[in-house]
Amino acid sequence: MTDLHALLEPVARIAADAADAILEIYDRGDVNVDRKDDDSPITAADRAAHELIVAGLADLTPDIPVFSEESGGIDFADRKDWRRFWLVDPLDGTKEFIKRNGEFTVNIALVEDGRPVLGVVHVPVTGVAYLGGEGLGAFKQENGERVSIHCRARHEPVILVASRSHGGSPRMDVLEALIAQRLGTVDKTSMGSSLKLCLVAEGKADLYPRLAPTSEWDTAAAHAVVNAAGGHVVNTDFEPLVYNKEDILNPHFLVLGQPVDDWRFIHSAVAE
Ligand SMILES: Nc1ncnc2c1ncn2[C@@H]1O[C@H](COP(=O)(O)O)[C@@H](OP(=O)(O)O)[C@H]1O
Ligand SMILES: [Mg+2]
Repeated sequence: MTDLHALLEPVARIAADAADAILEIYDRGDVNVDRKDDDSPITAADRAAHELIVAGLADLTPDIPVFSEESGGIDFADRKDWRRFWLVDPLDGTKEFIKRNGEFTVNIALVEDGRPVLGVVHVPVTGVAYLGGEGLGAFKQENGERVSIHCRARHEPVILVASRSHGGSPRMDVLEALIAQRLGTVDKTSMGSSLKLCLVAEGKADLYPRLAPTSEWDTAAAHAVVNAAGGHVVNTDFEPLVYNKEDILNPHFLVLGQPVDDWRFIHSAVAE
């Protein structure tokens, strides 16, 4: 069994080092943007963070493979038998990085048997980090202080969090109306990157419906934090998201701050 407790601090350190490298580039105003094969943006900051994280994890756990968004893709044939691996998004929210609104994150997850069992999400601009793991609990670190975080019990208004840059759709309006009808007032907030999942983990939002594409590395680390905080990340059939699929894209998903059964009533609005 992996000693998750022993890994948490060194992984948090690696994420913080990558965040420092990103900030150095951010503060220089160096946002030369290249385009990847899929036309998504990549900057020197993505690349610098990727290099640091891959080197740090290889040093920490030489036997555990690393799959990063910036690894350039790894064939399913080469990774399908991995029981454990690090799944990394060195800079999630590249669009927010380019827009300079601070809502971007460094994401490192350990996946075991398809489940994210440990995660660190670090926010370079604020220095805040969200950490969590199976059997460890979930924590927010801010100004050198670490506190336990938990999803909140539901109360009015219901707080819905949505992407700042992707995913607005008529279906979201239907979903919102359904929730309002059943549960009362709905407040909406927008946020870039994996921070949306962290808002649910720390009890500042109840639901993050993602009815638009993401990849496994966008969610794995924050998914581990949400689980450790008592929440759930499920597909639109209310089953947990799984990792290391042949198709690295996630299905549409829901991040729930309360028991899965409390949210089944939204099925008709979110089903694909
Ligand atoms: N068409 C698409 N296919 C796959 N992933 C997409 C996508 N459009 C957006 N994303 C993912 O959504 C992430 C940003 O989400 P959000 O808008 O909620 O902040 C991006 O992360 P990166 O910034 O790491 O590329 C990207 O991975
Ligand atoms: Mg991403």
